[in-house]
Amino acid sequence: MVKHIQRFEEQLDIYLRARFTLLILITQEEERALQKIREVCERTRRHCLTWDIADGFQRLVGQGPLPVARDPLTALEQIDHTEAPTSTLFVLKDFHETWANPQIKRKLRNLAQRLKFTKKSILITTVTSRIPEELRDESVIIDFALPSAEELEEVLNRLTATPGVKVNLTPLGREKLVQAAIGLTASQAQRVFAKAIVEDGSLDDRDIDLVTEEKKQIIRESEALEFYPVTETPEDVGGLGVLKEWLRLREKAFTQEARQYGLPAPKGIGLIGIPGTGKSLTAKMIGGLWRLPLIRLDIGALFGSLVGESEERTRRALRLAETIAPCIIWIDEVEKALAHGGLDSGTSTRVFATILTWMQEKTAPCFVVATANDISALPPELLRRGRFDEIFFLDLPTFSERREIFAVHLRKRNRIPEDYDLDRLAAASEGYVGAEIEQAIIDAMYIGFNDNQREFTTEDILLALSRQVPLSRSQRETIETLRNWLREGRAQSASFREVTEAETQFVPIQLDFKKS
Ligand SMILES: Nc1ncnc2c1ncn2[C@@H]1O[C@H](COP(=O)(O)OP(=O)(O)OP(=O)(O)O)[C@@H](O)[C@H]1O
Repeated sequence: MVKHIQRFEEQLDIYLRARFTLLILITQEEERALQKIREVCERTRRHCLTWDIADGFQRLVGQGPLPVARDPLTALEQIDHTEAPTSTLFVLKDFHETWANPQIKRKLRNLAQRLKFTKKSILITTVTSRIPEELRDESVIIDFALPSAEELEEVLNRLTATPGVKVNLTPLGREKLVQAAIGLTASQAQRVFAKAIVEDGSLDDRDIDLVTEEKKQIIRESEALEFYPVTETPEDVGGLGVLKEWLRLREKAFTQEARQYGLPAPKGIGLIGIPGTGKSLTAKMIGGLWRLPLIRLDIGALFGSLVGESEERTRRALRLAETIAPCIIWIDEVEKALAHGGLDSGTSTRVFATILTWMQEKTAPCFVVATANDISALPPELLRRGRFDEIFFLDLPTFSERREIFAVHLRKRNRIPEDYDLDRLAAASEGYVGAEIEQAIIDAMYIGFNDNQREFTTEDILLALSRQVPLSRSQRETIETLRNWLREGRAQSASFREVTEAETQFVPIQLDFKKS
């Protein structure tokens, strides 16, 4: 069982009082964790001994003789045999290095059982959540939360109290600087603050941007997260009128004014649809429209090969992304989480569950955009009302949408759309998605370019279209399944629909014109 905790100190005390004998603490911050453990033990009058492979047993809290053990098995035997009239916590550092050994694993399991009848407990600190399955049942796994704003403020206070450090921060600047550092470990925060001081000899309000930049750098280093430049605007997207209107209505949703008005921050949207209809483009456009940073979560990169590693990466990546809030978190191809090739379905299910839990529990104002192509792989839990504000379906573009998409891509290539016969192009491209329309324009440009670099024409685009087999033809069945799914009313159409006579050769659909 994995517990997210608010106050580590209270949780630790509760577990120890409830006689949990084997606790596993996942943390990158051993020093800070030990400091908290010491505080808890001192306050609750427990003894505490630490052990590591280099120094053997050391005393953290209390008095008395020290057992001697250099190797891990002897250390466990010593814990087993040491008399402990007072409650004693043994903290084993980096024990994950050794628990692959079957003898040690077995001994730990035996001890977890046996210590229940004593006043002794074991806490293992580890940087990874790769925990052997056999130990998962016997232990409580605790995720050591990153420092809170108050703890980061203490880091900042300690640093600014150092003689010789010039500080020129307004109270608001100080608060913002601490906020900007949320998501960093205590030592990362200390490094970033120190760097800000070293750069110009003092710490002032201008350093807030520097801290934010440093944090972005740390996020960039996380394999599964990627910052996207937000250059796309609604003008770069043809059609999808309903979706655009929905987004425009919420353009100011993340502002202070909206909070004061009493509006809740929007949670997110699901974008489901045919490949190439602009789901990714929409995610980028939201960033541009709302002027918020866009972070893409690559589900494929979350999967590690070892038990527990994937969930840990997922949790870490989402928590890190959240610290940039307000922001947009784009979970691309969310179905990949469940259908991760070659992996045991248990891992995929747990990764997916981690994402769902996070979506449910997140309190930071970050807007989730989840995109998916394959509805057959999506579990109903994801689509349950309440998870998203709305789920949009991106269908094959209508006549007027295709017209708009041609205009967008001609304009993008510095051509005047009115120079082309957009009606003919839209009529000829029925069943083509945005990506295919864009491709036809590129192909037409090649035709013109190779013919003495003459300007490409409507005829060239028509020729390029006729040479392409659109997905709606080559994968007719899959696409019809998707469209039927829409008919069942599970999602809202992203477009203002107009069902032309010609279009009815695809599955005719009864559409709901409801706008939010
Ligand atoms: N509605 C649209 N308006 C303008 N361009 C579009 C539109 N739809 C798609 N395109 C063009 O096609 C490209 C690919 O589309 P995009 O990646 O957004 O589709 P997608 O639905 O996310 O596809 P996939 O599911 O395959 O990732 C876009 O970068 C854009 O140039």
